[in-house]
Amino acid sequence: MSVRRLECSNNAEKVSNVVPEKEGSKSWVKRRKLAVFVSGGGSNFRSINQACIEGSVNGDVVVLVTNKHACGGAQYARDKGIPVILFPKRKDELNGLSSGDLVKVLREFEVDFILLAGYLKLIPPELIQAYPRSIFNIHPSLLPAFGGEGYYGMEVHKAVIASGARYSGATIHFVDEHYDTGRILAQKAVPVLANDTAEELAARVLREEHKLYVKVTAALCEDRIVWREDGVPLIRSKENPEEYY
Ligand SMILES: Nc1nc2c(c(=O)[nH]1)N[C@@H](CN(C=O)c1ccc(C(=O)N[C@@H](CCC(=O)O)C(=O)O)cc1)CN2
Ligand SMILES: NCC(=O)N[C@@H]1O[C@H](COP(=O)([O-])[O-])[C@@H](O)[C@H]1O
Repeated sequence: MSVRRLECSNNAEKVSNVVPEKEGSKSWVKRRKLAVFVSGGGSNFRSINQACIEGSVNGDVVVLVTNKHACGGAQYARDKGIPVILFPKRKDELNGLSSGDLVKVLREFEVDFILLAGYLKLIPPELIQAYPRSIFNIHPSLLPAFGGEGYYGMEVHKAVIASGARYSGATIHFVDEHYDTGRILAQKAVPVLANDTAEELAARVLREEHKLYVKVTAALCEDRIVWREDGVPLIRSKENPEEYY
């Protein structure tokens, strides 16, 4: 089955933020700009930001979006000097952006990709249309199992254990108009042990989430996402460009 490259919505070259691929290299590699959306502690956000700083991801987190201005992820962003935006706007709050204003601000930040990482509100169609095939989410189960409305955080792990499933894991998928129904891009399976508590399973899955999201974000920023002819997105291996996963 043949594959073709993903045509990103934001792949226009911008000279201002390119860096040489290696010393003396003639080819330039544009550093991608990332927006991360969180609602809680933000450990996935922190691991992605750390990978950007260390160079394993060819990108930078340029803005943090949250619906909880005091959450741990927002506090970490402030400590690192990353701008924090409140979305969505709640009726009883003065600040906070509308969907249209959020799109404008993300364009001003020249955001290439949007990464949801523990963000618990529904992304509106306006934002999805503005960033086609450029919004991603990480979910703490092997979708399509244990996904959809009501399946977030510990609720997911409790349901997995109650079901008797022997495996769970992490899924990264494209975001569409509904919760957890977008095209699956990457997964990592994790065993469920006979005497697991939901907290123990959550911790085991979260460790794999951190690794998986960094790996996928690195692929995004190196333009290594391709589409199989049946519409399934794949990641081209960095080590062996003839291999996909
Ligand atoms: N348009 C989309 N928006 C979001 C998606 C998505 O796939 N498409 N993913 C979610 C993240 N998510 C699972 O990965 C998820 C988050 C929240 C819920 C949920 O049931 N939320 C509750 C409200 C929870 C709260 O406010 O505390 C609800 O809507 O009643 C399910 C799945 C992020 N957005
Ligand atoms: N359905 C969405 C959902 O449940 N997302 C989950 O919230 C946690 C956020 O942790 P973090 O804030 O430490 O990254 C993660 O486990 C993520 O998969």
